[in-house]
Amino acid sequence: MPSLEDELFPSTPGKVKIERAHAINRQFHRCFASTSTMFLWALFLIALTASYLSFQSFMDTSTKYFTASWGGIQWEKQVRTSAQPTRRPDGARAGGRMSVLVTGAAGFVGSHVSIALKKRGDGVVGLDNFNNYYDPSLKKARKAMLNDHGVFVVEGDVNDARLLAKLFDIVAFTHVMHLAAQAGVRYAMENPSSYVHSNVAGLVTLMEACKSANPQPAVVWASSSSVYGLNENVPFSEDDRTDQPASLYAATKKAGEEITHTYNHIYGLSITGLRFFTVYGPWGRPDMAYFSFTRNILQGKPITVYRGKDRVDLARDFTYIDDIVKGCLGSLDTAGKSTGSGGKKRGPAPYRIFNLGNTSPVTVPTLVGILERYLKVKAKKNIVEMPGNGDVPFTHANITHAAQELGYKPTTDLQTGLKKFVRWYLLYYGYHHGKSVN
Ligand SMILES: O=C(O)[C@H]1O[C@H](OP(=O)(O)OP(=O)(O)OC[C@H]2O[C@@H](n3ccc(=O)[nH]c3=O)[C@H](O)[C@@H]2O)[C@H](O)[C@@H](O)[C@@H]1O
Repeated sequence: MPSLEDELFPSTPGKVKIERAHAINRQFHRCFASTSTMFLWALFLIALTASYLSFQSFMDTSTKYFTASWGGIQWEKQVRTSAQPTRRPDGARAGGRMSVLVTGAAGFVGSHVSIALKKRGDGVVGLDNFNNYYDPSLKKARKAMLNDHGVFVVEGDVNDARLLAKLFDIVAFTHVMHLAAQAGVRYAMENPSSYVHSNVAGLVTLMEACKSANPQPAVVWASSSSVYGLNENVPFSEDDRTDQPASLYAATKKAGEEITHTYNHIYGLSITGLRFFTVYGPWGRPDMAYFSFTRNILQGKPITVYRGKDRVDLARDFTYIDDIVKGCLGSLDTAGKSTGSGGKKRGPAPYRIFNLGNTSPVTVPTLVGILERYLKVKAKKNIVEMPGNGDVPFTHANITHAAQELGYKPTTDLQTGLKKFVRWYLLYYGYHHGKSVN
């Protein structure tokens, strides 16, 4: 029996080498066996994960395909029919017949412009993403109204290049009225990326689609009075500085003016930018002051009235929707053709910018006074100093250029316009809308 010593110090050193070699060999095999098992398991797991992921993506794609709100023979037929001008040739105006793609068609300005175009016989296809920046049910109600007027609204986003290409494939749009945007001056502090997404990225995607379309459409789009920012020349003229925006919203609209300029310069797109001045009226935007004041006054809730430095009242060149619609139609009628084809410029194309305002600013407290009179309710006012939220103290449009070139002539003062708005509001929501009834 080998002693402990023998075991530790064997007399034949070679023997131990062999034995050790065998042991190492066995261990190696065991180890190799377990590594290869592990390897096989790992392979199996990778394969399992990969097939799960591809199944997931297949499901995603098919779900997208089957639930996509656009596409299909019936859908294409609706687009074509809606785009068809209905005016008889003898009723055609100088500008000829139009097929207009209106983006933001379920929005405030978009719905009014679409209906006005359709009423006079132009073909209109609407596009809207129905986002929830404000109550989407109001947008759905506008869509129903558009439908009643024969305007089909495609549910989709201007960032969807495939959808845009499809639309231009189906219809040779003569014009694009681009009104889809992230609006609102103060909301830009809460959700800055939504402004970049819609007003910059979305605009570029749309411009790409327009420049590639054959024929290229003429583009009229909504810029904003906010581009004047800290400008102090009164009234604001298109020739004034616009490089001092006071909000990110204004900055994205100014960026839009520069972006559209490059598409005009490189690709020959006919571009008209419209600087809207605080547009209001029936079917308006619930986020705007005249609308939210009306709601709060009726509900007995307080309203916040901002005041400028040295207790100076803020003022806006409030512009009634019907006047804005006339300015939009005048812009489409006088747009002039894009000159490019196949993505190449063939000659210079028009690049225009117009103020569309009312030329008579009214202070915010005066606006509140008019609403109180029509609603027959006294407002509970919290007057606070204007916070540094992107607001500007006043706006005032010089509309000489628009008058000369578009025949633009606003005819509705704030009193008249608000009367129409309040009448609509009460019809739509009722006098007791949102009031708690005890
Ligand atoms: O002209 C424009 O380009 C812009 O007009 C409006 O922006 P804004 O003039 O700020 O319109 P409102 O939000 O309705 O505000 C009107 C006035 O009421 C004031 N206000 C607003 C909200 C509030 O709670 N209290 C208040 O005193 C604002 O400071 C402002 O002086 C629109 O919201 C923008 O989308 C548009 O681009």
